[in-house]
Amino acid sequence: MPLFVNKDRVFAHQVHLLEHKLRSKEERILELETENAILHLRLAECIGKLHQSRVKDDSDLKHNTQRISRSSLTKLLSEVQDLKHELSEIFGVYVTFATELEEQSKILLDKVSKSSAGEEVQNLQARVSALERSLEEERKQCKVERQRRKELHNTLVELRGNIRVHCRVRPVLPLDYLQPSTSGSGHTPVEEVIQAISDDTVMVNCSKTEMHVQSKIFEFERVHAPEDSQDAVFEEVKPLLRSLLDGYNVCIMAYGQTGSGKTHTMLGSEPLELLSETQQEAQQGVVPKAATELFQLISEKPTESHMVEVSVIEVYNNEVYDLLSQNEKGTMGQKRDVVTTSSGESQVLGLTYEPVNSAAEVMQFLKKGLKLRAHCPTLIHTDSSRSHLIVTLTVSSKSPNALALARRLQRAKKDMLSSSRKQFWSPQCRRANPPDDFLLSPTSSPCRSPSPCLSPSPCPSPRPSHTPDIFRNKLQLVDLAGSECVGMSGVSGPGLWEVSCINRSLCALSDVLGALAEHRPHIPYRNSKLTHLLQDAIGGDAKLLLMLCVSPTQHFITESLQSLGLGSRARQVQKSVPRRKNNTLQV
Ligand SMILES: Nc1ncnc2c1ncn2[C@@H]1O[C@H](COP(=O)(O)OP(=O)(O)OP(=O)(O)O)[C@@H](O)[C@H]1O
Repeated sequence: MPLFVNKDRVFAHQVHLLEHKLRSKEERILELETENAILHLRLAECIGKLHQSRVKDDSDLKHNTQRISRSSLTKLLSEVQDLKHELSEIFGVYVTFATELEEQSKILLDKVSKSSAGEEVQNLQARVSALERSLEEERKQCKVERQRRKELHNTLVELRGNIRVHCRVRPVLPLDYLQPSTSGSGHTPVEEVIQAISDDTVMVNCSKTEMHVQSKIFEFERVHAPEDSQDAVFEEVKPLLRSLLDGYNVCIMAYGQTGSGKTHTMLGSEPLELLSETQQEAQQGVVPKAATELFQLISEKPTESHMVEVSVIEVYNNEVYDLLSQNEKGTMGQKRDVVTTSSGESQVLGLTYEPVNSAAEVMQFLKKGLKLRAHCPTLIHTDSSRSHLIVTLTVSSKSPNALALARRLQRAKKDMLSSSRKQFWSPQCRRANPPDDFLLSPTSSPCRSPSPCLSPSPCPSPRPSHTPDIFRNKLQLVDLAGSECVGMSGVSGPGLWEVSCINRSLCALSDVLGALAEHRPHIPYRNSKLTHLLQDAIGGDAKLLLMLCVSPTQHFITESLQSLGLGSRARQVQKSVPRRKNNTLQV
């Protein structure tokens, strides 16, 4: 029992305590709630205040910004206004200034044109026009003087017995793009290094050679540029044709490296058949043009006063061949010998001389002869000539007295010669028996042929260059074979002998020119058939024109320099002064 009482007491105590605690907690909660309510009130009061202050700040800011912008805008506007104002002021000044300037310049111009200065200007203008006119006249005069200087130079050349040297630079051609390079692979790039810089000067750019000079200049009597036509080249040669009829021996010789344009210059280029007649004429070389000119000049002389014969020779492998001859079996192109006559002239024994009456006939015989000329394709030139070609037009002329005497003799001998006359102009007798009206005195001399002659003619005695009242002058037109370097032309086998003969004969020509230029006592004409054959032309009293042909490209520069050097040496030669053969000729 007491346990229960204690328990109740403890329990009641605890309840009491808990009730106490609860009351104190409830009081605390009440307290806190009151505090919370007060805080809420305060917060609401603060939020209200904050809101009020924010609204106020925003409107203040807005107001301020607007105020600032407005003021700066106003400022800017006023500045713009100021600037506009200044600008309009400046523009006004400018307009006034421009108007004033215009007015002033008008006034000045008026003044100038009316004043003496204007007269001076007019005078000056007149003087300028006068000077221009006189300059034009000076130019014309200069041209005339140049022409005169050229003529005087030619006369001097003639008086001193100089060899005339012309040079023709050929254009760059498709064949230049096919030249194999020295390294052996591919083709050499085409570079033009030789230029005709005036009508008498040629310049070689040597910068890529081992020479110490940058460029070399060569001067000749005439230099033809690549664009010069065949006609232009012939124009410069033409005066020599008149010399021929005036009684001089004339030789025109084309020299140059293989493929440099010698045959093109002397004969013209094939195929001419494809061209019109006028184009063909324009493309013709010196030989056909010279033949045409010769017959034109003869047509201006008394009829039957001149007779022309043509012969065609080639020097191949140092042997002379008569390309118009024919033996009993009909074989064309007989070998011939060259001799020196008692008068010191060189002659080909038994050479065929075909009489011709027109340029067309000359060309017919030439074509016949050319069929036999040696040609061979090489790496440099697909149609390379392997021989020297010499076309000779022999002009025989008579004085009117000789003509009359010949006619009387003709009548007297008529009966005696009636049987043999038929043979006079047969091919076999042509060489030994010229027409009877040309035989006024004994002309034959004993045969001096050093070796048996292969000609079918009865006596291959040398032809006299003239008999009393009959004069023979020769026009020799020479297309030399081209010098070549075997390595470049790619020639092998039998062709090597040809190249060797060509090069040796050209060396012999160079030696002869050198000996003549240095006035050596012995001139080695006999070192080759070519120089022996052309002895009269090179060293004798003939008028000789050397036509140098050169390729313009770097690939052939060594050969071109060699040709130009030979031309320069030839110009130094002072051979005997050209002599007229027919001083007494009156026709
Ligand atoms: N001035 C030129 N204008 C146009 N073509 C040219 C000229 N010169 C040369 N030719 C052409 O160049 C080529 C070689 O010329 P050509 O046959 O005359 O050379 P070449 O010197 O006679 O050679 P080779 O000594 O080997 O016979 C030809 O096809 C020719 O037609």
